[in-house]
Amino acid sequence: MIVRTQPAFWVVIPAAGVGSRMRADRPKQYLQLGGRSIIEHTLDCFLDHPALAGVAVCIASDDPYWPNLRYANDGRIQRAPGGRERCDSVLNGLRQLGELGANEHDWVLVHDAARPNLARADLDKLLTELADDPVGGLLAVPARDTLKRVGPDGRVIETVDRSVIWQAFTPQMFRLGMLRSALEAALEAGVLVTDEASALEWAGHLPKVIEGRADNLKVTRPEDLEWLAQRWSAGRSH
Ligand SMILES: Nc1ccn([C@@H]2O[C@H](COP(=O)(O)OP(=O)(O)OP(=O)(O)O)[C@@H](O)[C@H]2O)c(=O)n1
Ligand SMILES: C[C@](O)(CO)[C@H](O)COP(=O)(O)O
Repeated sequence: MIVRTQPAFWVVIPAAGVGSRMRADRPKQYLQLGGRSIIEHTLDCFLDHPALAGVAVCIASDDPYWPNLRYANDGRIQRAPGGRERCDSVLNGLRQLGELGANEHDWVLVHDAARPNLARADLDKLLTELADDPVGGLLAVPARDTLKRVGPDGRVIETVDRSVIWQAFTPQMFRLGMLRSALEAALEAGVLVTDEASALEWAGHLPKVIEGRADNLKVTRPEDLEWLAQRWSAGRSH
């Protein structure tokens, strides 16, 4: 059996959002889930991985919560400044990794702080399947529902062919230099990318999708946290 080794990797955790769609009393990454904050669960998805080189967490300058977490003093984690948009935060995180000794050819995984339910099997699948890829890629899930294109009047325009539609998740895994250059070029051109793969696509690359679990959900609205809390109350599934 061929055992494919996993490459050493760095992680950037964008965690500088305000969570407006959550309508909570604090940014959603600091809401409690099973007695700890969402961001702590998310960091736990990576911190015990043997191939982890280090983590940059992108934190808003006025964030009063991060300094009170025990991870704020963890030597494996460096704080990076949050930016106006998620892509700005990610770019700051990439630059911070450079401070930690990461080099242009190293793999970087960008993962939303708001995705605490990443399965170790999915993380290992991403690392293994993209280890020798010339571009990199992302965890994604094929569309499972019928999809409609809808007009401004709320009326269906058409049903979209879902056989070629995937939902992009995170982590998204790219070489540090390639990702930073692509993000800088896209932002310079005024292209507001909502994920890392979009920047690589804009630069003319073709990222690869790696199918992952659909429950690697991004906590975005109140019902997302309700669902996860209910799921985890019976003990975390993976
Ligand atoms: N300027 C920003 C905006 C978002 N994020 C992070 O990017 C991830 C995904 O973004 P999203 O789900 O949109 O989070 P928010 O922007 O906080 O949510 P909302 O759009 O509802 O305000 C989150 O972990 C968020 O903290 C970030 O680091 N910097
Ligand atoms: C990166 C992402 O989670 C992939 O689906 C998504 O694009 C984040 O978008 P958001 O609007 O910042 O939540």
